[in-house]
Amino acid sequence: MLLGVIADDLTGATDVALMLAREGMRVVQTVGTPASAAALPDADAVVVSLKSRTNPPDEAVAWSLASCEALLGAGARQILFKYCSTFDSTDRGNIGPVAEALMARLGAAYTIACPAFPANGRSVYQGHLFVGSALLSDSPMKDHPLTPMRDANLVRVLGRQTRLPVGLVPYQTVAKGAAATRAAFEALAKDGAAIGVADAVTDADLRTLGEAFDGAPLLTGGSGIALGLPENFRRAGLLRPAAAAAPFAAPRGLSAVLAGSCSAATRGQVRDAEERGVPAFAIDPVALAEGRLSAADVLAWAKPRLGATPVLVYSTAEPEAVRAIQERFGREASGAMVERLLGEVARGLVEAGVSRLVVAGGETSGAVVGALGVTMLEIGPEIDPGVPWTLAADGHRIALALKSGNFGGRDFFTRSLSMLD
Ligand SMILES: Nc1ncnc2c1ncn2[C@@H]1O[C@H](COP(=O)(O)OP(=O)(O)OP(=O)(O)O)[C@@H](O)[C@H]1O
Ligand SMILES: O=C(O)[C@@H](O)C(=O)CO
Repeated sequence: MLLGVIADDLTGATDVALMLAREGMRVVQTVGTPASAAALPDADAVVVSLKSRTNPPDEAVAWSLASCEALLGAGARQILFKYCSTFDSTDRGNIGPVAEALMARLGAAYTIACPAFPANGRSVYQGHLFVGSALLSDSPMKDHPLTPMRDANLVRVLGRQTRLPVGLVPYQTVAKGAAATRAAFEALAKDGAAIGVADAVTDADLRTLGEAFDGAPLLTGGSGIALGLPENFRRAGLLRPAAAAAPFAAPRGLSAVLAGSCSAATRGQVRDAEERGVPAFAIDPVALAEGRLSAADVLAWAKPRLGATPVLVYSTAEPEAVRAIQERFGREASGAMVERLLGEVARGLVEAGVSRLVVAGGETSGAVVGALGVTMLEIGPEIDPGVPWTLAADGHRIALALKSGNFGGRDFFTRSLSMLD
């Protein structure tokens, strides 16, 4: 293995796995903290997907360190900590604490923090994160149910999460190329700043950053920061030419869509599927909390409708509705309650013959994949930037499209499924 990746959520893991596969690496994604190095498959890159983004920082650190140990044990020469392109985190973490712990374990004098992902509209300029043309703090991320992002200045945001000094490697330096960029990180480290937030606006900038970190023990960032890494290994003669990809063979069977993301893109995708006549069930979190709604009720609605078209089950709601639920039942408790339900519904649907499943939302995907007991994924064709089809690679007969909340075109649900026909 050349590269070991630790991702803080499942759809983020799939996103970075797709990035590496597109750049010519043989990639396998595993689910959960690996028991040991022996539990990891043979590949150029292994992406370990955790569900650690919103957990208590101690837990996120422990899982990330255990994953790092397994990846190093399996031969990884470099570690990438992958988090969200919108830097989803709270003042407690978990980006800062995990980066800090991995730096200590790997003896890294400095590392990079860069969530830029231009193909999905995320860019970093003068340390400020933009979503499209809006600052992060003016984007729909300000209303995220679990990690509302209300400050776009990443030096400041990260500074609140770590005891390590945080500096900036600005665009003007990155534009000068990999050598100047590496020198800027070294200079920052000499001045005491251990983590450098790096500007990147285009894929070319990300490739420069990747080259600047050739041979470095640790990088942190969104999937974009992985763009230039395969080339480092290729240049060193370490990357075998990729074999022609086998055709993606999704198992025949019924299809369904489960949406637990309340992000702006998912809200549009739910509306689009409804407008196209996809039978849809809206979960009422109040009924769920009061015991008037269970997975059995949802399955009783869904099973007779499974057939030529998919069914859609969603808890997706507008920000005001989400806020009202959270005020009543608590932010974490409402999230956990909805995730548990969608996990149970997924299990019931698969038992009823669903073998093609689209899931919207990182936490939701973690809950669904956990409930299904899927432990390993093979990366298939790209549906939209950052979202591939995947196949369970552990004996389960299921194809999964695990979509980050804010990714994908408006017709994502129906288009992704029709790609398989
Ligand atoms: N109607 C609702 N009211 C309150 N919470 C909800 C509701 N619907 C979903 N949730 C919770 O909101 C959270 C959404 O997080 P999730 O990671 O699945 O989506 P996302 O953040 O949009 O996607 P990503 O992490 O990929 O960007 C989950 O914990 C989910 O259970
Ligand atoms: O980086 C992103 O935006 C996604 O891969 C993600 O992590 C969303 O949960």
